[in-house]
Amino acid sequence: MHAAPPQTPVVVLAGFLGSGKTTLLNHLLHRSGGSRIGAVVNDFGAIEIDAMAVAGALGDSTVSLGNGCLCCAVDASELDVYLDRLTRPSAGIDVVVIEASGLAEPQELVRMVLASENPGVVYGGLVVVVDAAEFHATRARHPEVDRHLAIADLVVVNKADRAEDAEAVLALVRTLVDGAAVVPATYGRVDPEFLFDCRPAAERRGQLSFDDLHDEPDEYPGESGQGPGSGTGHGHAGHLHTGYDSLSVTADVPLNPRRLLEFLDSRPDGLYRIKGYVDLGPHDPRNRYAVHAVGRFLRFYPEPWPAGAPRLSRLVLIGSGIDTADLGRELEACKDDAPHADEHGMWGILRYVQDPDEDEPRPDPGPSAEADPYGDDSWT
Ligand SMILES: Nc1nc2c(ncn2[C@@H]2O[C@H](COP(=O)(O)OP(=O)(O)OP(=O)(O)O)[C@@H](O)[C@H]2O)c(=O)[nH]1
Repeated sequence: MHAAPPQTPVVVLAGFLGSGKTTLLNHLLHRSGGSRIGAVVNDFGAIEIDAMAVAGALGDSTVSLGNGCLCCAVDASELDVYLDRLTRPSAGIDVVVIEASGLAEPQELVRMVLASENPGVVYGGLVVVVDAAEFHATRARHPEVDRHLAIADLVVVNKADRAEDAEAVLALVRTLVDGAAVVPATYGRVDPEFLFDCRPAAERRGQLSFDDLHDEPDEYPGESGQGPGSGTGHGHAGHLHTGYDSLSVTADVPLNPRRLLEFLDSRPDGLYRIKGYVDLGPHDPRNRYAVHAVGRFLRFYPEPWPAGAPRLSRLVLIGSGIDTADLGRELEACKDDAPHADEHGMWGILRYVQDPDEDEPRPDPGPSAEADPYGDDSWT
């Protein structure tokens, strides 16, 4: 079994013209702590300004696509060139954000990222920004907004300050998404942790670090506070609270792969990210399995246990409106100290393991289409 290559999440940021994508991207650039963000923006109409604004914050990490609407003007191989450049280890970039033109069809971009042949690229989710103040009018003019919301992994309901009925818009958006986390925001201020691992510069590109989540220095004076996430017992000073909850779990008893997959397959709406690694005990004593879930996208990456590492499972779950106590209980029920592996117990898990020599995950022996939630041709 090959060790997982270091992978850089690639997030697609979409939303209608003026909804606040660039504002959100700039916010992320300034709030990402020691993490470096590589941005792909495209020049279309006012976008040159965007490119300059983003470039100013990024230095040389920005790649500007100068030929208009990203989804129709850029083919996958061209996007791959940019992704290769931004994800090579020497670039030192922790997350790539592709800001789609306000006119782009986001599912095409998502498909391009999922189809990337670069083993250093991992899909980081589709984030759709909506303008809460204009939501009803935008929907009336562009009914396709419903389609975009239906495939989003995270929806940022922006301009909450301008909307008269922000709560009603939030409630409506929640009826239009399919399992996505929905968070309100003003000036795109969402917690960057929602989108990627924020890590101190010295630890960039290292192993997933759970402690990073909770040990960040308070870099946001005046914006700290105890939000719903504090219900897990961790201090969250420094995070921007937009109603997210998180749960960290450590288990010294192996997890049963079937039960774990049942848990993951039925994960609740709003559970946006899961990261960490699990010990599957006798089902694969040599490897631990890194887990990466964003929205409905799920992958496992087997990697040999580091010499001397304690056999532990460690998971962090992040979402909006999730019941952390309930999730903790469900994960607890996945523990299994049976000494022997059950036959075919790993089948479900292996569906979500990407063979390093193949572009796509292994063929799905079961009925679930979860491995590629965007494979649904009804969007084309
Ligand atoms: N009042 C208010 N204005 C906002 C908010 N977020 C963004 N804006 C403003 O809305 C305008 C559009 O924001 P952008 O971030 O450029 O929007 P965009 O989605 O990148 O726009 P395009 O690139 O044209 O698609 C700017 O003038 C922002 O300052 C917000 O939460 N509240």
